[in-house]
Amino acid sequence: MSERAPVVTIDGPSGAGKGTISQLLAQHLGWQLLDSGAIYRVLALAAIHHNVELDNEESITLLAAHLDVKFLTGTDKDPVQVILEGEDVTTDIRTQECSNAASKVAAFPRVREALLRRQRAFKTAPGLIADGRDMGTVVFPNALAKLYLTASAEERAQRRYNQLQDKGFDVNIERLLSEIIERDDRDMNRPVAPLVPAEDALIIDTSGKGIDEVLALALSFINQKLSDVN
Ligand SMILES: Nc1ncnc2c1ncn2[C@@H]1O[C@H](COP(=O)(O)OP(=O)(O)O)[C@@H](O)[C@H]1O
Ligand SMILES: Nc1ccn([C@@H]2O[C@H](COP(=O)(O)OP(=O)(O)O)[C@@H](O)[C@H]2O)c(=O)n1
Repeated sequence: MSERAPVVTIDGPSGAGKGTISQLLAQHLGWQLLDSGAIYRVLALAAIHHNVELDNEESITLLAAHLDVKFLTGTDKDPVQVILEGEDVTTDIRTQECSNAASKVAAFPRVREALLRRQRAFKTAPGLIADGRDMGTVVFPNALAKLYLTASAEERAQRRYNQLQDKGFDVNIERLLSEIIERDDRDMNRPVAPLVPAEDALIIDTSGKGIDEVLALALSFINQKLSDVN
C-alpha cells in the first residue's frame, strides 16, 4: 500500500453517475477503482443467503468482518466481476431488493467500522478513484480531489430504469423513483457517515449534462489539483 498514492473521491446519491464517471476516470488515469457500494451490496446479499435478519446489527457486523468477497477484472459490460464465497454475484447485487437491503445494513455504525480497513486497502499506487457515499468525508478525508455528483431524483430514476432494463431486469419506474427517494432519505439521515458533500468537494449537478461533459468537468478539476501538488 502506498501512503502517497493520490485519491479522488466521487460521492453522491443513486443514479448520479458516480460509477460511470469513476470507471472512466480510472481507465483514463490508469488508477485503481473502489466501488464501495458493491461491498455493502455484497454484504446485504450474504445476509440474505445466510438468512441473517437485516435489522440484526450484531450478526451483520460479524458477517461484515468475515466477508469473503473478491473483485476481479471483468468484461467491457461489467468492468469489475464480483465474487462472493466463490460465486459470481456481479448481476445479483444490482437488483432493487439488494439496493434497498444494502442501504439498510449500511446504516449500522459497527458495520461501517468493520468495513473501513478493507476499503482503505484499495489505496495503492499509482492512485485510487473511490466511489461511494462517504469516501470524501470518512474513508479518505485527506483525498487530493473530492467530487460530489447529484441530479434530480426523476432524472436519476429514469437513468436507473434504462440501465436495469438494458441488463434484462423487469422494472417499474414509479417504484424505482419511490425507492430512490426512500434510499436517499435513509442514506442522508443516518447517524454515521451520512450522505453529504465534503466541505471541500466540487459539487456537479449532472441533470441535463451528458457523460462526456461531466467527465470533462471532473478531469479538469482533478488535473488542477494534481498540478497544485506537483
Ligand atoms: N450524465 C449522465 N447523463 C445521462 N446518463 C448518465 C449520466 N451519468 C450516468 N448515466 C447513466 O445513468 C445510469 C446510472 O449511472 P451510474 O454511474 O450507475 O450511477 P451511480 O453510480 O451514481 O448510481 C447508467 O446507465 C449511466 O450510463
Ligand atoms: N460508501 C458507501 C457506499 C454505499 N453505501 C450504501 O450502499 C447502498 C448501495 O450503494 P451503491 O453506490 O451501489 O448504489 P447506487 O448509487 O449504485 O444506487 C447505498 O444506498 C448506501 O446505503 C454506503 O452507505 N456507503
